[in-house]
Amino acid sequence: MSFRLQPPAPARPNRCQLFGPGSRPALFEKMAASAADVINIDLEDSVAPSDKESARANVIAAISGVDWGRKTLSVRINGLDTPWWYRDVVDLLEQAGDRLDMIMIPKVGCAEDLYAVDALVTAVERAKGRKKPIAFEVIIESAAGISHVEAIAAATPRLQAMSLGAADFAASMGMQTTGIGGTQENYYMLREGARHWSDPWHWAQAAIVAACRTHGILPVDGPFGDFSDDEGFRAQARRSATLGMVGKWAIHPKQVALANEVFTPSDAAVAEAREILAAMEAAKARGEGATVYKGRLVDIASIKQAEVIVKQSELIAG
Ligand SMILES: CCC(=O)SCCNC(=O)CCNC(=O)[C@H](O)C(C)(C)COP(=O)(O)OP(=O)(O)OC[C@H]1O[C@@H](n2cnc3c(N)ncnc32)[C@H](O)[C@@H]1OP(=O)(O)O
Ligand SMILES: O=CC(=O)O
Ligand SMILES: [Mg+2]
Repeated sequence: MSFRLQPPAPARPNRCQLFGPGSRPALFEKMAASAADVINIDLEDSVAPSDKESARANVIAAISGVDWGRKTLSVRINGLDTPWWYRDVVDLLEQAGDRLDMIMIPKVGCAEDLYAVDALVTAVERAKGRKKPIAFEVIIESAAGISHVEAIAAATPRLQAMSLGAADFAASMGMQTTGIGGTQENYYMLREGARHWSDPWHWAQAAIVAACRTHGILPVDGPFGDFSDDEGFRAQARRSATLGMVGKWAIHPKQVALANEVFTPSDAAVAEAREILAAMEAAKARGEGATVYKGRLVDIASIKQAEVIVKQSELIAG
């Protein structure tokens, strides 16, 4: 056990991040009216190259022109391998109001990518006298990104959240699939003639969660492409929540309720966590570090596990 305490992640709800293209301004009011905790307006891959400039203008107007309520408002800029990203940053910070909370940086491959964006953001913030520092979130969606995930998580104090981007990740890794997240038909084990599907996203998710928890960042599961498959979304989201992720993207409004459902601890889970805390209080009063709750061992580590669930529910209740 390190003597350093694990830093807490930002204390804000992040159960669902709803995406919409910056080139479809008709969606902005609908996104604002949704039940998502975070709004991501996109300037990157959902916007055609011919629409990049107009989408940027739409987004700048909408940041102050739309009532986003108490949502965290984020804009996904273009990647550092494009000619658009620096203008995204400069125009957003110079022209959009203080309502913008975060920028999302896609396809981050190394810590230096964030150093570069941080340097530019810091210069514009100083030049313009912006009072509220812009936070960062990143997408891990390449072989380089997952290889350098720990250094990326440590790269800048602006970093608040890190998502797994299953689509670009699959492409970068050369995975044989066009599916975005979820079960992959050919990723199975065979035992006595029966197929047992495994989870090809698991290792990348676990690496992201570990890097995030080490550095006090929110780990988030990215897109699930088949928005007609509610049960597939739920299954993917439940696996992510079990691994320690705090939320998931919605690429269609019907996925918002599903993400909120999975990433809000149920009343039964919260009640059980509180009972475990009470059982451990009673054990402590008896001078015991371990006791029995419903026929199973609970000890001092169980207090921390139960507190994760109680704290999540308190955060969401506001
Ligand atoms: C995969 C890798 C990634 O990078 S994912 C992140 C980038 N992608 C995106 O941002 C795409 C986000 N989603 C979309 O653009 C659209 O939802 C897509 C998937 C194209 C579907 O749009 P559309 O055909 O209009 O859907 P629909 O007819 O089923 O819509 C039903 C009602 O919901 C609305 N809607 C649609 N999308 C959004 C959205 N993102 N946010 C808020 N509202 C949305 C539609 O306007 C429609 O509303 P209404 O019922 O007519 O009032
Ligand atoms: O940007 C997201 C992805 O899945 O790619
Ligand atoms: Mg992507």
